[in-house]
Amino acid sequence: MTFTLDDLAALIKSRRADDASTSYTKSLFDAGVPRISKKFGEEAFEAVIAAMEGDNKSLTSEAADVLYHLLVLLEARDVALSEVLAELGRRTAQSGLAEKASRGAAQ
Ligand SMILES: N=c1c2ncn([C@@H]3O[C@H](COP(=O)(O)OP(=O)(O)OP(=O)(O)O)[C@@H](O)[C@H]3O)c2ncn1[C@@H]1O[C@H](COP(=O)(O)O)[C@@H](O)[C@H]1O
Repeated sequence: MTFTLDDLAALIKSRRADDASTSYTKSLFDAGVPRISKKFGEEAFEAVIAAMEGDNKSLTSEAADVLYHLLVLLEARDVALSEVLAELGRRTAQSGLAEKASRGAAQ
């Protein structure tokens, strides 16, 4: 079975309502948006370093940290992953229309 971003977003959402003191995710929610934003920025920077060094193993690990912290940030701000995917879908539809229009103009 494949683990998806939807699965991770649901797990993160459930941790938000959880009182389990051992949850790292819950500790991020308790610390608040500025702390989560800072962690997200740090992880993104670490991913950039790994990419610049050509270290794909490290980039894979840092990319996982980036996605996890982004999903925590979205949840903390009450932005659903589906809203982000819908925005990406709109952009794809728009660029598809623009491509069709330019192909039509060239004919
Ligand atoms: N995907 C992740 C994930 N990726 C990274 N991390 C944590 O993010 C932190 C990364 O920060 P650092 O490397 O800077 O480590 P650190 O020095 O301990 O962190 P800070 O003290 O600076 O905050 C580590 O503590 C990692 O364990 C994650 N923690 C949790 N998850 C997922 O969230 C689920 C719930 O986790 P808990 O909330 O801990 O139960 C897990 O089952 C996973 O699926």
